[in-house]
Order: sequence, then structure tokens, then C-alpha cells
Amino acid sequence: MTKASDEMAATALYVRESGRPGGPATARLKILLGHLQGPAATAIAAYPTSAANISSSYHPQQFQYTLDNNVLTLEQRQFYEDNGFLVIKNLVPEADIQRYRNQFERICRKEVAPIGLQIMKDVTIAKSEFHADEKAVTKIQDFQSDEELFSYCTNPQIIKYVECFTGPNIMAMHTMLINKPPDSGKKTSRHPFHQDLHYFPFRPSNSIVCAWTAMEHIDRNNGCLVVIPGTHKGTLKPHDYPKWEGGVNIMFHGIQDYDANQPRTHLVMEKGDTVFFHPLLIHGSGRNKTQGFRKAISCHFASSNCYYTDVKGTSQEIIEKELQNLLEKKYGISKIPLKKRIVGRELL
Ligand SMILES: CCCCCCCCCC(=O)SCCNC(=O)CCNC(=O)[C@H](O)C(C)(C)COP(=O)(O)OP(=O)(O)OC[C@H]1O[C@@H](n2cnc3c(N)ncnc32)[C@H](O)[C@@H]1OP(=O)(O)O
Ligand SMILES: Nc1ncnc2c1ncn2[C@@H]1O[C@H](COP(=O)(O)OP(=O)(O)OP(=O)(O)O)[C@@H](O)[C@H]1O
Ligand SMILES: O=C(O)CCC(=O)C(=O)O
Ligand SMILES: [Fe+2]
Ligand SMILES: [Mg+2]
Repeated sequence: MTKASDEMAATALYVRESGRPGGPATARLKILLGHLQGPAATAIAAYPTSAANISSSYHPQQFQYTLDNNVLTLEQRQFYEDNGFLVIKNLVPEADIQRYRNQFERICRKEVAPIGLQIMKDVTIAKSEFHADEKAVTKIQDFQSDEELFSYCTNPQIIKYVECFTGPNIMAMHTMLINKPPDSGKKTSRHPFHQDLHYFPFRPSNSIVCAWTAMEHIDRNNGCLVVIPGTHKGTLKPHDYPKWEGGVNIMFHGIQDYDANQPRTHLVMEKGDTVFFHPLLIHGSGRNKTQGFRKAISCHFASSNCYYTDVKGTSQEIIEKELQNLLEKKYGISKIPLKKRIVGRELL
């Protein structure tokens, strides 16, 4: 694959937003390729593979979900192995979080418009005539082209931990800043229980990890993350929209047949605390019962050794179809497979 076609694939998402491909920001974005294709493969070859990493582990049998690089204590490794998540307290400095907050506000005020950025509104607001500024934005996605927000993904403190799960050659695959609004009374501020892998057309799942950082104190009052420990050991479950009376946000698919009796853990976190979790871990977030907009920033990282998969004929086909229909309706663009829409950015 040539450099030009590589970039064309990588900018597929951006073409429809900005009306023009390329440009300095997109030139630095690369699609995550299978390890046999394209220029990304050159970069990959310079690094040890994650397989090599696993085999150099002191605990090859014992540990399946973490790598041996002397960052995690034995207890921390064991905790992630058993539970599928790990909270690191006070990881991201307050000054950095203030920068993300300021940039988010600039984006909401439309002072900056990063290429490829998706702005999501709460369903209650999206379906009404009310279009205020940041109060209408429930989350932004795909901020990989925004240097200010992307500095979250390159934060050395974050990367140090990410490497424990992905190995050293890392791609930032999906980014979000979530601005959970006060619940309107319809419970639409909830995020149903789901597995993030449902949205991702690449594997293996053990080489993917989400970092999610609280931008303020978050507890059950303003809708904390809720996890079902140990569920990362299961398989990807079928997802669809939950049948909630008050409505559900677009693309907020949930697991249909989850066991409501499984014990949940509510993650109470302070500003800067960061949870790393496996893409099969079942999680969601509760209602925001406060008047504030609850903020968190997150990135899904993957090893560059991951490869894209075709979701056709799998339980993930539903999200691909939904995105294709949306694009067709909104922009008249014909069918783009999911694997062409999730664009990673290499951490250089
Ligand atoms: C990743 C871990 C899991 C996290 C969950 C997030 C899922 C992540 C999945 C992906 O990211 S897949 C990878 C690629 N990502 C994307 O393609 C981003 C998809 N997002 C979008 O395309 C736009 O952000 C979206 C269409 C959702 C909103 O864009 P706009 O604000 O320009 O849309 P617009 O206002 O024109 O609304 C389009 C339709 O959606 C409706 N809509 C918008 N926001 C809504 C909402 N929140 N709830 C329900 N409906 C909503 C809106 O009413 C309208 O419906 P109608 O055509 O029937 O009028
Ligand atoms: N029927 C359901 N289907 C899928 N997920 C659900 C369902 N009911 C609740 N959840 C999810 O359970 C998680 C936590 O629920 P929790 O009970 O803590 O929050 P809440 O119902 O919003 O608030 P609270 O119970 O504290 O008043 C959230 O991720 C929520 O979206
Ligand atoms: O509510 C949150 O902050 C988490 C949402 C979430 O899990 C997701 O978008 O995948
Ligand atoms: Fe999620
Ligand atoms: Mg509840």
C-alpha cells in the first residue's frame, strides 16, 4: 500500500466533515494496519512484538492480561488479571486537566474546530429545538487531531501504564471527552452496560486498553463509572439499544441479556484519578443527579500489532450498519466498512 492511499484511507472520516482530504493535521494520522501492510509496518518492525513481550514475562502462565515491565506491582497485576480494571489514584496533574477543560470549552464555543471531531448531544437536546453551547454537548469524540486534547494520550504518566497492557508500540484508536449533563428526569444521562469492544473492528482484545480519567470528583451522585468485575474473562456479547422509556442516546448500545444480579462496583474517583480497563469489561455509567456537567476524558489504546477485522456476519455488524445508514442519510456517502472508520494515531 502506498503512502498516499494509506492517508486516503485514514482521512475517510474527515473528508465528509471538512469537505477536503489531507492537510497538515491529517497527514500525521495513520490508519492502524495489519502487520503485513503499508508504512505503519515499517515502524512496527523496529519494536519487539507483544508476543515477544509476553514470552519474556516471568509469569507466562499466571498472567494473561498484563505484561511484565516492572511498572505494576504484583498486587496491581493480579487485580487487573482478576477484575479487568485498575484504578491509579492522582495520575494526571490538575494543570493538565484544566487545559483539557479550557480546550473543550473553546470547542463548544466553536473557536476551534478540530478535523474529524464528532460532537454528540444528549438525545433530549438533540431532538428539541434547543441548541445552546456547552450545555448541549454530551461528549466529543475523535479529538486525535487536536494537539491540546491529544496531549492527554501522550501524557507520560498515562503511557507508562498503557504499556503494561499493550506493550511498547502504541496507537491511540479512539478518544472521548464526556460531559455528562444533569439528567432531564428521563434517565437519558445513563450509559447502559456495554463492552467497548462492540465498537472496535480490531483485535486481539488483550492488546487494547481504555484509560479514563476523572476531571473532577465523580461518585454515584453525578454518574460514576460502574463496572462488573471479572467480566473481561467472558466473550463479546450481542448489543442493541436498551428499551428505556425516556429514550436512549444515539449509539448507546447495551448488553441485552446481562445478569442484573452480578455484583457491580461503583468507581468513586477524584480529579486526576485514572482507571485502565479491558475492552471486554462490562461497564456503564449512572444518572447525573446533580446540576453540574460531569467530565471525564478517555482514550482507547491498542498495540500497533493489532490487526483489523471484518465485522460482517458478527454481532458487531449492527453498529457498522447503523453508522453506514447515518452517513448515507446525512451525507449521501455509500457503505464504508467500520474498519475504515476507526482511525488510529501513532504515538511517536
Ligand atoms: C468507543 C467505546 C464506546 C463508546 C460509545 C460510543 C460509540 C463509539 C462508536 C464510534 O465511535 S464508531 C467509530 C466512528 N465514529 C463515528 O462515526 C462517530 C459517529 N457520530 C456521528 O456520526 C455524529 O456525531 C452524530 C451523527 C451522532 C451526530 O452528528 P450531528 O450532530 O452532526 O448530527 P445531526 O444533528 O444532524 O443528527 C443526525 C441525526 O441523529 C440524531 N441524533 C443526534 N444526536 C442524537 C442523540 N444523542 N440521541 C439520539 N439521536 C441523536 C438527530 O436527531 C438526527 O436524527 P434525525 O435525522 O432523525 O433528525
Ligand atoms: N435496565 C438496564 N439495562 C442496562 N443497563 C442498566 C439498566 N439499568 C441500569 N443500568 C446501568 O447500570 C449502571 C449503574 O446503575 P446505577 O443503579 O448505579 O445508576 P442509576 O440507576 O443511574 O442511579 P441510582 O441507582 O444511583 O439512583 C449504569 O451503567 C446504568 O446505565
Ligand atoms: O459515562 C462515561 O463517562 C463512560 C461512557 C462509556 O463507557 C463509553 O462512552 O464507552
Ligand atoms: Fe464504554
Ligand atoms: Mg439504579
